[in-house]
Amino acid sequence: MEQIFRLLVINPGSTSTKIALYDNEKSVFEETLRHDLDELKQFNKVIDQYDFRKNMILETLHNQGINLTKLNAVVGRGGLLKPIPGGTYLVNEHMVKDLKDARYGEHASNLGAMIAYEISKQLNIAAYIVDPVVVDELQAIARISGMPEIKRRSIFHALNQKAVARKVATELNLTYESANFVVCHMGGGITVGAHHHGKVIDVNNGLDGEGPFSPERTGSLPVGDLLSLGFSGQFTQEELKKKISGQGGVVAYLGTNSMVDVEKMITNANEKAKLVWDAMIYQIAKEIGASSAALKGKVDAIILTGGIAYSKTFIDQLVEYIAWIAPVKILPGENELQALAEGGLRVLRGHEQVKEYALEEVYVES
Ligand SMILES: Nc1ncnc2c1ncn2[C@@H]1O[C@H](COP(=O)(O)OP(=O)(O)O)[C@@H](O)[C@H]1O
Ligand SMILES: CCCC(=O)OP(=O)(O)O
Repeated sequence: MEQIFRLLVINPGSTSTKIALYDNEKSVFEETLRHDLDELKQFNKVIDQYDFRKNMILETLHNQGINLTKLNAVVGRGGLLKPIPGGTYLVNEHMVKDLKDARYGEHASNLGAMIAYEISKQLNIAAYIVDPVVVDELQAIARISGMPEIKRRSIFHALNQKAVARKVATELNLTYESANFVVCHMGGGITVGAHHHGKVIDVNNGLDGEGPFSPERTGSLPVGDLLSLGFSGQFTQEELKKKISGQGGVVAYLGTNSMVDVEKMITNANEKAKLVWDAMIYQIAKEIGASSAALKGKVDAIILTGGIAYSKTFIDQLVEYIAWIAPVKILPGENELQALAEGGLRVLRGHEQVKEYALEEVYVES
């Protein structure tokens, strides 16, 4: 008889915490806990949200009568770690330390591994992360920023981008490893990846001011003006960072990070909302064009995914700009919970070797 592995899956995003319970590949319970701006405003740093999000998860599971002692593993979404290859990683003290210290930056996904680790320790089982946001497969030329002191970094929705790309490859009778895709994930952050033969050879850094603006991030900015603002004395570095990631983009213009709300504002003839909506679509289209060029125009499909892809109006407008490049596939939402569960299962079944995370060595230049 087939062994049933029961997994708790935890996916903290910038605007939500998604949780699920899996019996092997089957989701037996799923819940999206949405966090609006006011709710998160009380927390200065992402790490400060730890207890708030963990308690919400435990309370939800408790209310559902879910018995945690039956779990075989907990799988969390991986956050900002050192750049690493894709795969399933065991959560260990080194990883938790890097996340706790926010050594590589702050993002809600940092909490995935940490919460998974705490729950798993109490149950004496393993915690894993799968394809964290720092999966790095950039080609050498994509790392060059134009300023030797600054290297471009790969920070994106790796988990969902790879999951949807594999799905579309199968649908097109291709393999992920032989196909070329432009994948555009539109969530709290927006990332557009150039997938070449199974590797994401270029992608905008979804956290640090690259690419299109998003519900809560500025994306690329005119750098001279940003410098002037930085030295104007109006903002501390911390405040400016928040204006770029967390309080930038749509929320800065319209006071909401919800594109559902923005769509309602437009229905109510709000002209500013319409301008911001149109501008966001325009910037995304330009980024898709750039990724298509990175693939030398050889694009098997453009894949639009993430929460915003649920909006037909948004998608119809975006497709008008990009339909000439390649066939467009719409996969609204994300497959992240399923992808996390599958990554955990591959390891539990011994189909994949679990990877160990080690602290980055510190090189001292002589
Ligand atoms: N039906 C919809 N129409 C338009 N926007 C939507 C819809 N559903 C979700 N969104 C928007 O998608 C964004 C969140 O996407 P999601 O992928 O869930 O985010 P994250 O994982 O980054 O927290 C929010 O701006 C939300 O308002
Ligand atoms: C850090 C890149 C991934 C990302 O932006 O996730 P969210 O959209 O969930 O914030």
